[in-house]
Amino acid sequence: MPSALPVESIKLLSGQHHKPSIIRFQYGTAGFRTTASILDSVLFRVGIVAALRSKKLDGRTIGVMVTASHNPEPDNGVKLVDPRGEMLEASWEVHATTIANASTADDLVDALEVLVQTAKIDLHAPFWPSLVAALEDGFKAMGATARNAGVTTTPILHYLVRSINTKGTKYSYGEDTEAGYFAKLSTSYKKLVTGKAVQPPLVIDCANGVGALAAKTLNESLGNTLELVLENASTTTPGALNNACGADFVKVSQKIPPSLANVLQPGQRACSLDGDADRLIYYYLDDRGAFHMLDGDKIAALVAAFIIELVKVAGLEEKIKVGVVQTAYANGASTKYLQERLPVKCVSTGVKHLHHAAERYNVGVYFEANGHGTVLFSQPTVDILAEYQPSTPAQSRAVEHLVSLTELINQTVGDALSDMLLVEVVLTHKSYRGEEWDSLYVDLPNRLAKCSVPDRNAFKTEDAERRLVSPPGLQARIDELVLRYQGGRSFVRPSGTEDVVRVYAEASLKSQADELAMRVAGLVYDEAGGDPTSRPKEFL
Ligand SMILES: CC(=O)N[C@H]1[C@@H](OP(=O)(O)O)O[C@H](CO)[C@@H](O)[C@@H]1O
Ligand SMILES: [Mg+2]
Repeated sequence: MPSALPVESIKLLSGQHHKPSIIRFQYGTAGFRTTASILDSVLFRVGIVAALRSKKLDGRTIGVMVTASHNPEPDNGVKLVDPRGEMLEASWEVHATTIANASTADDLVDALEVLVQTAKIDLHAPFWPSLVAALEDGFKAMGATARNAGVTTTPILHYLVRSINTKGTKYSYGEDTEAGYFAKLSTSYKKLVTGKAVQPPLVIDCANGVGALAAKTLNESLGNTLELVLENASTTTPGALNNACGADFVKVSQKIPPSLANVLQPGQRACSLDGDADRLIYYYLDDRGAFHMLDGDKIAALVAAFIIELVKVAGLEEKIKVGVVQTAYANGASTKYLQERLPVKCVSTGVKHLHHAAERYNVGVYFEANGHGTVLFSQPTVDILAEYQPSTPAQSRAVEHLVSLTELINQTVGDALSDMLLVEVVLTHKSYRGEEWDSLYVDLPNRLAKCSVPDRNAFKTEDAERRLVSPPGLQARIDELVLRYQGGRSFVRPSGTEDVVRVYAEASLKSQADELAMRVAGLVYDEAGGDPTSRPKEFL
């Protein structure tokens, strides 16, 4: 196919966005992610890739999100959103990586030509307006138009992309505006809690991120059906984003953000969003002030049990099967609890893996332990619900609730605010406080650690990342260590987003989980050739 790439404008604008010579970029789980100051050339090129992706897909809208997510403010990233609001297709991650690493304007054009040829892109395909903010030059080079979604949350961007692409079809996802998003969430929430006692106010730690703006609008849309108390809601204070607050801080440090210490009453439930509001962690302090975390695993357990119950009451248990997808980081106690009730699948880390596995169920519940997840209802399931003729008032109510859940839940991607309303619905229906929810099962004590090694790519895994196949012999030594600890489990995998190897350990006692994690981390460090002079002191 003859290329119709606008070579001249690409070369000209590429000259204004030079690639730093020694850096190698990689499109991974979180898109391109690194220090903001070296991302300029990547954003330009992502603009071009997004334009080509849109061309490839007959001009459908592609989303581009620029966000620090759960990371410190200078640590930025850019990711692409496919037309149904999903993550970028895997084969294109490879193209994006090659294109980001082309060293000169000529190499860039060559890499783009390769993509155009291999992906058989018809460069004369029309464009729909696309949602890109900081990527204007990339678009300009391709002659594409853009719609700027403004400062918004990652899940709202995913919602908008899907809504634009389904507009006017029978699969219309919703009105393609932020107002449409809030109306969809609040209307379905109100339907689901009608006639139930209103929950006491919920404290939200907004991580000083964009979720604060969305939570404020949501609070207004919810009226008196739920009161949200916004904390860490400053989006303009330099350095405040995810700093000693937010979902990642709570999950990793296993304590409340210090800023909530004088806010949270004993027994009161609270939750933390991450910087772009796609992760959610709940927690509460008990009467003695002890911290209790309700993470992604607890959310999955709560939600899956509720949906199964509704399906049963509706009389649809033969037709609608519910399954759960987790990763190796799911707490062993949650896996046990869930496996006793429904099918559970373990997949590799990264939401795209969970999302795809969840699509195989009629209703697929997926959550990473860190609080990113959602629930997917397959199209045949939605059709069954729409056509079902209930024979009792109880059945009819249960079906209505299930239909409202399909509206409440953002099915494009994990959405902290949508998930939060989902949790609130279940707590309202069950009359649960944090304490009753927490008691579904008792978490095994655990510890997550990082280990810097000279080459994390030397670490290769199998069995959904639960076992190492390389470096050779290391897994056997980890197994030996694990055997010495009661209830012990540990695994090691290279991070997809940071230049580290992650170590996870669980055991019956917290001190044992810590010790096991530190022993495995020490073993990994030494085996991988870590510098003995900078060996972290806590490693055993
Ligand atoms: C242990 C952990 O939380 N890992 C996170 C982290 O991935 P790593 O590949 O572990 O760096 O970032 C991913 C993107 O946000 C998220 O999907 C994943 O769960
Ligand atoms: Mg995030």
